This record gives sequence, structure tokens and C-alpha cells, in this order.
Amino acid sequence: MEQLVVLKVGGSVLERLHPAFFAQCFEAWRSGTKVVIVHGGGPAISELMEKQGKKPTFVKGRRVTDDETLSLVQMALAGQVNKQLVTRLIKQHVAAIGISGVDLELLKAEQVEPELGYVGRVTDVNVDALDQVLSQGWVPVIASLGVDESGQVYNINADEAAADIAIALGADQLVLLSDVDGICVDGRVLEKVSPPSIERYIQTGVITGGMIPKVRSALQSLYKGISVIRIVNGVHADAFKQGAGTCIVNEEVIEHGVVSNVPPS
Ligand SMILES: Nc1ncnc2c1ncn2[C@@H]1O[C@H](COP(=O)(O)OP(=O)(O)O)[C@@H](O)[C@H]1O
Ligand SMILES: CC(=O)N[C@@H](CCC(=O)OP(=O)(O)O)C(=O)O
Repeated sequence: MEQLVVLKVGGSVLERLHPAFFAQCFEAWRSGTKVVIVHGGGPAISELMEKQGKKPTFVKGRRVTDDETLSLVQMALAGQVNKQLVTRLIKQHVAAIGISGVDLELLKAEQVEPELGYVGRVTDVNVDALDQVLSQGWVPVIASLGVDESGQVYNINADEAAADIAIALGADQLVLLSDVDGICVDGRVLEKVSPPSIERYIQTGVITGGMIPKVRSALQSLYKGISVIRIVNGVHADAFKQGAGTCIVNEEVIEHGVVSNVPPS
């Protein structure tokens, strides 16, 4: 049966994505798998902010987004990063089309909470529009922005956007590519992890920062029936391999399966 895979490329790994990522996107796409790419770009946004003399502030992994920051978010995500990814895919002969969640109201959004400013959560995914893009044989490359009824644009965490898209499309797989080998606990990468342990790791400060929205999005996807969810390192060639990274699973399984040792920082 035709497979549908949602790949989320984290800003942390964008500049260092292994060439195998593009080759494997091509292979998957050529063999008939529907591929949807969602990307972030946290470091690119922060760099633009710093150039403007603005200090990035995060609350539980989400960027506080005022009016001026929102403009920079749009420039970085929908402009710079989106086109950078699309051009690399096109060089690899993948029919990639760069869009943002604003286009065709792909991601309808609402404000999360006033203190975060223009940070949104997805309320609806335009599945028809995505289906049409996919039925053309194209690979959508989606910047994590959303829009509400009034035309207000929102900054959406890209892990959340990827999970919402995967859930709405009923994807077979959600792969979150980042710059770490998976979820690290005590200097080791977990092979598998289940919801109660994830909550515990968040409470005890083992999972922090940008890893929080990542695991929360993974949990949502798990609860909504996505059967394969992995957090992998996009710097390495084997990110696509079965068993790479940390798999988020439903049953309480042993979490101390070690897939690699993390070098001391
Ligand atoms: N327990 C953990 N295991 C692995 N990474 C973690 C953990 N807790 C926090 N992190 C941090 O989360 C980062 C990944 O989140 P983020 O920087 O937002 O990545 P991305 O841009 O790929 O979404 C890692 O680089 C790491 O610094
Ligand atoms: C609300 C919020 O925090 N949005 C993110 C959007 C980009 C993103 O998610 O990028 P990564 O994949 O690199 O984390 C931000 O402003 O950084």
C-alpha cells in the first residue's frame, strides 16, 4: 500500500543535513511514497533577531513573538529556510514545492496564550489542499506558520505543525530530524520511550528546551494513531534506517536500550 511519511527538519540540523537525507527523500518519492516535509528554523530566526538587536526569549521551548519578531519569523522560515531546503531537494531531482501554513490556509491557527504574543496552535489542517499537492506527485515543503480567519499570521512550533499535519493526513510515519541522536538520559540515547517516562523526564528536567515541544508532539501523534514516530539525528547518514534514534512507543517498554553513547559535551 502507498505509504505517507512526514519528515520534520529541525532548524538545528538544517545546515548540517547529511546528503543521504536528500538522496533518501528522492528514493522514497521515486518509489511512490508520499513525502511531506515540515521545517523549523529556530537558529535562523534568532540570528535575524540578534541582527536587529532583539534578544530571543523562549517559554517552554516556544519563542515569545511580538509584532516585529513575527516579521522576522516569516522572513526566516517562509523565505530563507524554505527556499534553501527546496533548492537542495530540486538539485536532487525531487519535485519539491515550498509553501507555508499560510498558503491555501494550510494551517488554520489560534493564539496559544497572550503572554507568548503571536504564537499559534493549529486548529485545522487543509487536508484537501495537501492531497491535491501530493496527487500531483509533488513534495510539499512546509514552513511552520499559520493563519486565522482575520488573516493574522502565527508562529507555530515546527514539531507541533509536523505532528498536526501527520495526524490530519493519517501518516504512516513521523520522523523528527534534529541534531541529537535521540532522547538522551544519563548520557545515553534511548532506543524506545513510552508516555509515562516522557512525562517523568520533563518533570525531572532531563528533557528540556526544544526537546519539550518535540516529545509533546510525538505523544500527540502516538495518541492519534501514528504507528511509527522517531526522533533521529539528521547529521548522520542512517537517520532513515529502521531503528535509528529514539522510537516513541505506546507500551511501557524498557527504556534503557542503548543505541549509542553520547560523547561528553
Ligand atoms: N533529554 C534530551 N535529549 C536530547 N536532547 C535534548 C534533551 N533535552 C534537551 N535537549 C535539547 O533539545 C535540542 C533539540 O531541540 P531543538 O534545538 O529545538 O531542535 P530542532 O531545531 O531540531 O527542533 C537538542 O539539541 C538538545 O540540546
Ligand atoms: C512558537 C515557536 O517557538 N516557533 C518556532 C518556529 C521554528 C521552529 O520550530 O524551529 P525548530 O524546528 O528549529 O525548533 C521558533 O520561533 O523558533
